[in-house]
Amino acid sequence: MNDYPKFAVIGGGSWATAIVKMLSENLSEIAWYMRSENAIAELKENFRNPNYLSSVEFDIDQLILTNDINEAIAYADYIVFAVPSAFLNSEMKNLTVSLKDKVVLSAIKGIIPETSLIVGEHFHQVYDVPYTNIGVITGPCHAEEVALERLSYITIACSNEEVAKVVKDCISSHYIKVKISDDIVGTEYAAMLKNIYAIACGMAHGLGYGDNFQALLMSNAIREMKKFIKKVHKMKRNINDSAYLGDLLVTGYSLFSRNRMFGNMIGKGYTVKSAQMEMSMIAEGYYATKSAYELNKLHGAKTPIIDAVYDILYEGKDPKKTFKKLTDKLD
Ligand SMILES: NC(=O)C1=CN([C@@H]2O[C@H](COP(=O)(O)OP(=O)(O)OC[C@H]3O[C@@H](n4cnc5c(N)ncnc54)[C@H](O)[C@@H]3O)[C@@H](O)[C@H]2O)C=CC1
Ligand SMILES: O=C(CO)COP(=O)(O)O
Repeated sequence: MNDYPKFAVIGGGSWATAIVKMLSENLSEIAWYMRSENAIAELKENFRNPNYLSSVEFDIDQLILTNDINEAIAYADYIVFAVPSAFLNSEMKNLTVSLKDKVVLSAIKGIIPETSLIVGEHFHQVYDVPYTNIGVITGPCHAEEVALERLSYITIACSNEEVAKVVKDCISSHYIKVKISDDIVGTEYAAMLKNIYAIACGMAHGLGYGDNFQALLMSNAIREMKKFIKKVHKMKRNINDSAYLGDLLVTGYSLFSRNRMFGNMIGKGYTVKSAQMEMSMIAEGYYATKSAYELNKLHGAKTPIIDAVYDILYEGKDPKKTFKKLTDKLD
């Protein structure tokens, strides 16, 4: 596929690795930036990312591997950011290349903790990227299942349909189907919020609540998500689409979910610190909980689930008692 634009993927974790795999089904060359020189050396030698999704074997001739973010960004027209939101600023501190004329695609399901901006807004405000050049890669899709080539549906949200179509062509394959959406803001908020609800699901499981309660929690979560997103960005959207409800369900139910895993540990009695230390991966919902809670002070949506998770994670409240109170607020 030589006519396709040049892509760079920024990040060395599970999702970045999965996205490079998806792109490598169609493109002959992809630039891949990751922090770790060690991981790059191992990739060159063993054709696998040693730290994440190491079952995936890459054709090294397709990859331009670099730990210089400027080299990756200067090479590409389309840049996919797939680092956890909490580390985006530190990863960008060495950036000297302009992003203004690039297409910036956020595969990050989070919110920038320092500013409480969703990632698209962040790139627009801080790096002057026009909204027509910003896209979101989202939908119910765990990196681990991409590695196994299990059929997955991804949504590309972008105000520029031409850009969305290009991305669609570059990542579609026998195991990846792609939908296009114009709800660039709503899909980003949904991806951030569902992580908080998945933490709540994990907590409920860890506390001993069963499948019946989990279904009730999910049902309340999607209604809560709908109210929250309507406050921040009102437009016609179907909250049952896979980028909203689908992503909430996979994250709340899947054993691959980092957020659910994190919540489960808290429900079982781990402290926040010890649960974080136990995981080699990042639960975005931890950061999202604080930002969503603060943001909602401005918007005033009724969000009992977010409030309960906030109380447990940031106010040191007892999970058992907090969930007991929450059960009286759900229906
Ligand atoms: N893993 C998945 O299935 C999916 C993840 N995402 C999103 O992709 C983004 C990246 O998450 P994952 O790849 O899952 O992460 P991960 O949990 O697999 O890996 C952690 C990543 O954080 C980096 N990291 C850790 N400490 C750091 C530090 N101090 N400074 C800079 N980087 C540091 C690691 O190098 C690694 O790249 C998140 O926003 C996540 O919500 C979105 C869809 C699916
Ligand atoms: O967004 C995801 C699946 O769609 C990944 O969720 P976790 O970060 O909880 O694993």
